[in-house]
Amino acid sequence: MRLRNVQGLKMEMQDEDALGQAEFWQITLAFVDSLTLKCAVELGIPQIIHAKGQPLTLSEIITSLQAPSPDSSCLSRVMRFLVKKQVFSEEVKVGEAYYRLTRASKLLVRPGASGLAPMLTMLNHPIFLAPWHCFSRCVVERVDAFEKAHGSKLWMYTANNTGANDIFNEAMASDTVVVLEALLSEYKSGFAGLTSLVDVAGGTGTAVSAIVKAHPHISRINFDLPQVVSSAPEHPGVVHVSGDMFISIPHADAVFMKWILHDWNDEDCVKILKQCRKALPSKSGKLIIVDVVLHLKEDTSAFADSRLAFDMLMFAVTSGGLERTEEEWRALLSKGGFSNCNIKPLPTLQSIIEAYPDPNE
Ligand SMILES: C[S@@+](CC[C@H](N)C(=O)[O-])C[C@H]1O[C@@H](n2cnc3c(N)ncnc32)[C@H](O)[C@@H]1O
Repeated sequence: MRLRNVQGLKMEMQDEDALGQAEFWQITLAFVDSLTLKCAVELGIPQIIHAKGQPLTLSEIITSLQAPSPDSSCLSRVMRFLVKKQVFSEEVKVGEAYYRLTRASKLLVRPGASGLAPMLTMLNHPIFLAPWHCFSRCVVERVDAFEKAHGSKLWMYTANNTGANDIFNEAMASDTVVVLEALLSEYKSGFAGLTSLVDVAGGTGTAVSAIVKAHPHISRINFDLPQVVSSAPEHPGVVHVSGDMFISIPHADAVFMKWILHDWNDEDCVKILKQCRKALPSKSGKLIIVDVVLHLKEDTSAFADSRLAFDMLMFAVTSGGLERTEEEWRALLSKGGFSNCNIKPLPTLQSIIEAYPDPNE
C-alpha cells in the first residue's frame, strides 16, 4: 500500500482527506507568509541583522528596535515562523538562538538601497490589495478590479495620489536594481553598437541610470508619464522626458521596455509597438523587452509559480494586462511590426526579448 507523510506521520491512502486538509490550509494561509515578512521589514529586522554583520540573538535584535517596550514573546513567534519559511536561519549556541539572514532576506538589504523591500511593501499595501477583493467580479463582469476598488484605473489613480505614486515607483525601481544587475552581466553584447536608447515607461530612471554606468557611450532618455518623471531623481547622463507612449515616443537607436507590455492587452500593446516602430530607425532599430515569458509545460525553474502568480497580479491591478508564453510574444510582436525576435532567459523572473523591425514595412 502506498504511504504518504503528513505532519511527520506515516499515513495510508485513506488519509487523502488529511492531505487535502493540509494542502487547503497551506494555500489558504499563504497570505500569512507575505504579511509576516512585511511585519519583519517594517520592524527593520533584516537591516538590523545586516548592519551588525553577525548573527544576533532575540534580545540583541530587540535592543536595536526603534520601539520603547517591544513584546519579546510576540517577536520570538514572528522569528520562529520566518525561520520555518527560510527568511531567517537560526543557530542555537549554549541554549540561545542566533538569527542570520538567508539568501531570500539578503535581497531586502542590498547595498545602497533597500533591496526588494519596497516591492514587498507595495504588493501588500491596502491600496494594492483592495482590487483582490473584487477579483471574482473581474471574471464575471469583465471589469478592471483596480477601478472597481478605487474608482479609477491604476495610472489615473497614481496621477492623483502622490502617496500611491511614490509607493508604486519605489517598488518598480527596487525590482529594476536587481534585474539590471543580471541583465548587465548576462547581456553585455546587447548594448554594443548602440549610440542612443530610450527607456519607454522607464519609471524613475533606475534602468537607464544603470545602463549609463555600464555603457557610458550611449545617450539615454528615460520616458514616462508626467507624474512619474516629475518626481524622478536626477541621474548623471540621463535626460527625463514626459509623455504618453500611446501618442509618441522619443527617437533612438534602441527602445528598452521593462515590465511594460505585460500591463496591457494585445490591442494596446500593438499600439505601443507601432509607436516604438516609429521611434526606431527602420533598418537598424532594436527593441529590448524585459518581461516574463511563461513556459507552461516545461518551466522547472524556481520562478515558475511566481511567473504564473504575476499573471493573476496583472489581472487584479491592470486593465487587461497578462503574462505571455513564447508563442504569444512572437504573435504579438509580429502584429506590432517586429516579426524577428530572440528570447534569452535571465536568472530572474523576467527574460530578455530582443526584437527587430520588419524590413519590408
Ligand atoms: C510596471 S511599471 C514599470 C516601470 C519600469 N519600466 C520598471 O520596470 O521599473 C509601468 C510604467 O508604465 C508607465 N506608464 C503607464 N502608462 C504610460 C503611458 N501612457 N505612457 C508612458 N508611460 C506609461 C507607468 O507610469 C509606470 O512607470
